[in-house]
Amino acid sequence: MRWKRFVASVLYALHGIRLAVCYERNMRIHLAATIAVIVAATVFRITKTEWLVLLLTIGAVISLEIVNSAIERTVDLVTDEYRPLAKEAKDLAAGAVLVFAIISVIIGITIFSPYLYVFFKNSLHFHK
Ligand SMILES: Nc1ncnc2c1ncn2[C@@H]1O[C@H](COP(=O)(O)OP(=O)(O)OP(=O)(O)O)[C@@H](O)[C@H]1O
Repeated sequence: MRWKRFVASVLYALHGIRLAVCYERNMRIHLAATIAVIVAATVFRITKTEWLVLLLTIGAVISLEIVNSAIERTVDLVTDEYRPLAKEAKDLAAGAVLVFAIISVIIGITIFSPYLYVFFKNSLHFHK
């Protein structure tokens, strides 16, 4: 049945997410950063557009990290010896994650810096 195949593929995908969360150190770093960013966004009451940009960024980083893990496993499946092409494949995949991680830091700074500015300005006034 078609819906049973659909449910099964969703379960396989959820298993993939669980694998990444349980076994990938970088994924846990991304998740910690995600929680911190969501808390900050809630506290600062960022706008709807800012939320959308933030969610898109979080989704892209986490998805890229999962694809990176899939590439690492595929390479390890092909060879456990030192191979220049294996190195290139893994380094390229890691490079893709790094590019978007840097972009996401820039997006985070752009969104939060005005709120942080107002927060620190107000707390300085408060202490005067
Ligand atoms: N079979 C291989 N042949 C050549 N170089 C490899 C091979 N496997 C790994 N490497 C090199 O070692 C680096 C680290 O590989 P590894 O498989 O440990 O992934 P990783 O980057 O540590 O991933 P993570 O940090 O997510 O655990 C790769 O980026 C690559 O440069």
